[in-house]
Amino acid sequence: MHLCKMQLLDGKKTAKAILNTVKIDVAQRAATGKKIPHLAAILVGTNGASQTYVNSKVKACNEIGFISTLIEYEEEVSEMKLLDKIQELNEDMSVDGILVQLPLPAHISERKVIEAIAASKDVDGFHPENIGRMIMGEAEAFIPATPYGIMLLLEHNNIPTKGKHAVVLGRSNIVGRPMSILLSNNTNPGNCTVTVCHSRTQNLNEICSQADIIVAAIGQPEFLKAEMVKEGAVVIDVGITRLEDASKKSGYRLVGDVDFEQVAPKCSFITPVPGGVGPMTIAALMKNTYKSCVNGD
Ligand SMILES: NC(=O)C1=CN([C@@H]2O[C@H](COP(=O)(O)OP(=O)(O)OC[C@H]3O[C@@H](n4cnc5c(N)ncnc54)[C@H](OP(=O)(O)O)[C@@H]3O)[C@@H](O)[C@H]2O)C=CC1
Ligand SMILES: Nc1nc(=O)c2c([nH]1)NC[C@@H]1CN(c3ccc(C(=O)N[C@@H](CCC(=O)O)C(=O)O)cc3)C=[N+]21
Repeated sequence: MHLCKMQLLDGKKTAKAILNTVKIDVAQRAATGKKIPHLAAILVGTNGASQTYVNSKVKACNEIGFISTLIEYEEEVSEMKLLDKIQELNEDMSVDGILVQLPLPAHISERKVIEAIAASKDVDGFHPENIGRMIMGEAEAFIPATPYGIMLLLEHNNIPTKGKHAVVLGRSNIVGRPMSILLSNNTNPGNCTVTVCHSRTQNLNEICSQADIIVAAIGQPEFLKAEMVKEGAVVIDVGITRLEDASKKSGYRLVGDVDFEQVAPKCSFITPVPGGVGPMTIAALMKNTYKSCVNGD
């Protein structure tokens, strides 16, 4: 049997290249006296992973010359207080993008919070208006950062997608579902024939093994095994689970939804965890914030 040469899809490197072009555009705007993009991020509580992600977003802002505001609340903050803050940021002309880090504590309605954000500042692309525009393929839509980042990764690495069978594992509103829509759109990347799988899917192994492209976004560490993957497939690993590991300084290691060691030798392309989809998510968020700023010119 012919074993293909596996290539790593380096999200860290691709994200850097994308952020660099945004940085140049921002400097250009600054030099011509135009407004500089401003992202406001809201973090509720002290969830370790959420703190890490929000910090990386703020760091990315600083690196490319965006203004960032981080607003932190204790776990017990009332829904009303959060909604009032969002209203204030909606009305603040200096703010281009508003992001509320999910998940939120159980006493706060994620739906109410997402719908309170002005669609024109919803750089996460979670507002129903943006989801609707994305489904209709409208260019004005803010596309959710993780699936958008994956599309950018495919584009920048010239991965052929037209006519391919893509299998998306997971149907969440923030990853799986928008991913399946984008891959099926009449765009490049896109034009895939898409199968969406979830926890009730039957014959999942068989469906996966027919895929040219697999996007795994289920949050089950090392779920995708070698026998589920066709020789030469493209595998995108979205999953991030923190597993305790006393040998690490941080006390944990990050594990994706793909059994990388087993699966990688069969792939034409595969993303690592970390250094794959995560950095692309941040790059996509920065692109959305830049776009929102330009929309205000
Ligand atoms: N790298 C990045 O930038 C990001 C990474 N993530 C990571 O991606 C993963 C998924 O995130 P998210 O979409 O928010 O997760 P959710 O928990 O919201 O959704 C998980 C989805 O996977 C499905 N699922 C769960 N178990 C199985 C299974 N055994 N077989 C088939 N389907 C299954 C669920 O099915 P059902 O609908 O039936 O319950 C659901 O649709 C997580 O590990 C998360 O940390 C998330 C966002 C960004
Ligand atoms: N409103 C909202 N918007 C989001 O975009 C959002 C969210 N809520 N909630 C949680 C998920 C998760 N997410 C990640 C972002 C970056 C990395 C990332 O940079 N990961 C690094 C490793 C980071 C680490 O060390 O943990 C990597 O994969 O290389 C991961 C995950 C955004 N999300």
